[in-house]
Amino acid sequence: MEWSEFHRNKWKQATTFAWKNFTNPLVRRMFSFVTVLGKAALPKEKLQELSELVQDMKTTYSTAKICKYDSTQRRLPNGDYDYYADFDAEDNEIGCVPTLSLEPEVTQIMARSRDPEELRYVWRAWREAAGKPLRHKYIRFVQLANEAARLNGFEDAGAYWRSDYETDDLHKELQELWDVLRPLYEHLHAYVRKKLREKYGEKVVPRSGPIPAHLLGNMWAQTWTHTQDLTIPYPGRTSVDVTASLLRQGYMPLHMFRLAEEFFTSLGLDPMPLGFWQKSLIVKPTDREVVCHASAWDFCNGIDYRIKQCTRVTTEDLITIHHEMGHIQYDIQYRNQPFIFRDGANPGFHEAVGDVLALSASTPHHLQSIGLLENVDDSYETDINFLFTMALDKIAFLPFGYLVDLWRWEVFSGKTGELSLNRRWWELRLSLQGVSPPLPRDEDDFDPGAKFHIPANVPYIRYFISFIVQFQFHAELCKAAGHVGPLHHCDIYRSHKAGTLLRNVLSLGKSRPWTEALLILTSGKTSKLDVKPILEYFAPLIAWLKSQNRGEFVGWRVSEAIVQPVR
Ligand SMILES: CC(=O)N[C@@H](CC(=O)O)C(=O)NC[C@H](CC1(C(=O)N[C@@H](Cc2ccc(O)cc2)C(=O)O)CCCC1)C(=O)O
Ligand SMILES: [Zn+2]
Repeated sequence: MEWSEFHRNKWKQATTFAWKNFTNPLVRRMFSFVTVLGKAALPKEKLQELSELVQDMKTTYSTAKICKYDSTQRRLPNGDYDYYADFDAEDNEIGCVPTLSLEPEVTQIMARSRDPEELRYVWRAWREAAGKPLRHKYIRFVQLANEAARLNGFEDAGAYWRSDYETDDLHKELQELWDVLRPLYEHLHAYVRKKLREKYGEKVVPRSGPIPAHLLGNMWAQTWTHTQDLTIPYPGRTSVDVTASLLRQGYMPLHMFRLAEEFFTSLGLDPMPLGFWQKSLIVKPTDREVVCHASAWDFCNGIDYRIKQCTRVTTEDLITIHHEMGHIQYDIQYRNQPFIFRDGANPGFHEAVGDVLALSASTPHHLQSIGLLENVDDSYETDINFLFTMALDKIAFLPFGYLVDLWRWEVFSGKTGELSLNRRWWELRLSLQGVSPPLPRDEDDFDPGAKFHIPANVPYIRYFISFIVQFQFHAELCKAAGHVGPLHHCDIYRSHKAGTLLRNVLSLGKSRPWTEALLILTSGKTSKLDVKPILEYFAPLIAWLKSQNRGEFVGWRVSEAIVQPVR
């Protein structure tokens, strides 16, 4: 019998019970989950079509390649970049063989190149190869995803996704959080824009307009850590980029994984099981194409857990290893729960676990204690440098983490129709993130499709929530560890008290609403998402940025964009 047939029969059985009147809260909670069948509620042939569509889009994305940039071919007589040279009428690159993959080649160019023309070319070529081809498939996908959601009693796929958070108005709650955090983002944005303008000039980077998206060191401008050579407040002082140390000390990916594991066990949490080390894939294979986007896998048998990551020996990948291992640790902590409760209290919690430990592991003193940094001084400048690099990751990300699903929820609800998919994407990118495209975009383009989570159909609001809640976790674990002093100096390494508190929350899985898990985490203080800890963590940097930005235009005028997005 088809898995979905089996599922459907079980589902029908469960829905015959008047489970909403059951007195036992746990049993009622179990039924509330098991009666949601998800996409298996679709008729067989539509389920087949939906699965094939997502697989096709993931394959297109994961195998997309672009050509090397060659500056000689793309000039107008006046020397300006010729947007439209070298791409044929279907926007395929001409006169070259596409050989560069997103990881690691294209990611490295976006991180390292300081040539705006090369960056613009690579930014565009990636979207031609990975985004544009998905547009029609995505439109059909939305129809099927909405049909499946309606068969489960939701008005559309966005409502189905938001139901994971068990709250009436998730969007409103998140908007309130963003309204409080937005000024902090605008100050970071203003300072980074000034430093980029000093490097590239006013013709490339506007004084009071949005920042062109190709100059921020990342294909989606979602984290800005790779601009730090241009933006670090006090150059020459201690920087927490330990890539050079890792390479000099002969670190290989396996050592980096062992290092992360040791942080977890130092808290009294579980080591990775034997099978993890035998079955994980931690370096990009040379004999076949794999989906290099890092991922953590729970095989639901209490012993088989794996990470797939095309690991490079860099600081960024060391952080990612902590992130992925955080998923595995959570999977392990709730493995004794009934199957239906083996999930994060909400998806944002699952994304936060690894990042919480990385907040401690990234501190200059921790890196020095494990030999990856030396002569760390306690000067004000080093403190600001450290907070600034953390902000390039954690603060820069907030509007992007918010807008991806704002866009998707509107597409699912029909508020954004299929004739304005790209225009709406750029409206959100301009208004929330203050970034603009390096060349005009139109409705033939499909720029959201050039971001993994859209073709892969992985929800994204979980990351916005994680970046807030991980600082709540950090604050409470630091208190449990007996930390005194500024929150950004805290390192919970080796604290079994912190580890026990974390385990008490993680072992619940999804057996209790996440609001109750927060009450346990905060010893009864709060059951809501709270931006106070992230604001406390970055307080010294906020003061510093405000003093630096005196005289700067803080925020951005969309009208001042170097390139107006829709031609
Ligand atoms: C079977 C399965 O799918 N498992 C899930 C996990 C689970 O549900 O158990 C899973 O492995 N998802 C993959 C995804 C990978 C990454 C990602 O996509 N990150 C976001 C956002 C972000 C950005 C900066 C940052 O510091 C943290 C996050 C992006 O890169 O845009 C890439 C590197 C980091 C995390 C992940 O681990 O979340
Ligand atoms: Zn994750």
